[in-house]
Amino acid sequence: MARHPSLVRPFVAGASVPPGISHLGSINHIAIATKNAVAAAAFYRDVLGATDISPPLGKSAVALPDHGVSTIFVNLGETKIEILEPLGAKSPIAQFLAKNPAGGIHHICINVEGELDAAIRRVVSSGVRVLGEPKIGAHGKRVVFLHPKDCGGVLIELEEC
Ligand SMILES: CC[C@@H](C(=O)O)C(=O)SCCNC(=O)CCNC(=O)[C@H](O)C(C)(C)COP(=O)(O)OP(=O)(O)OC[C@H]1O[C@@H](n2cnc3c(N)ncnc32)[C@H](O)[C@@H]1OP(=O)(O)O
Ligand SMILES: [Co+2]
Repeated sequence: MARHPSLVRPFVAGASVPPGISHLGSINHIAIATKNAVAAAAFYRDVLGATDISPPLGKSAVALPDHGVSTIFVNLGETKIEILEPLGAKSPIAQFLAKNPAGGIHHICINVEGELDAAIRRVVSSGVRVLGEPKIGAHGKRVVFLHPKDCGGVLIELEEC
């Protein structure tokens, strides 16, 4: 399948490139992978001054077995930081943490305003690999992941608004 030109040669400012996903919305969350979600959330509250943490510190991270992770959200107005801790033997973040034992930024999630399936068809037609079928994500909405090797080294999650 033909790859989008921006995937096979460097982006040149001003050059004519086909448009991206036209109905892409705002950033939904930036996800951080860590071995200890509660400790990471405490850092955002105690050191950086975050006030809206869900679930609040003192409660456990929310287990999402379908995704192989547990989550705590640091809510920052319209956007969120999603703190991810591995859950289960086959967690998709296990390998990332093996390579980055101190943790790090794992993915960005962008809202799709409109049909997720249309967005999927569009990125697939550009040669981007979609990682599995859409699933219900942490906010009860459909989400899907795009391969980081096809997205400039960034793991991208799309969330249907
Ligand atoms: C909480 C629910 C939901 C939500 O609603 O918000 C979530 O966010 S769930 C979050 C966790 N789920 C996922 O990440 C699902 C999608 N991920 C995957 O399918 C895999 O993790 C992966 C992206 C295909 C990576 O596979 P993996 O087996 O873990 O690692 P590899 O070593 O095979 O990776 C291949 C290649 O890609 C590079 N890589 C891996 N992860 C990332 C990343 N997060 N960001 C950038 N690059 C990444 C990795 O370094 C390898 O590159 P090379 O070493 O050059 O081969
Ligand atoms: Co996410």
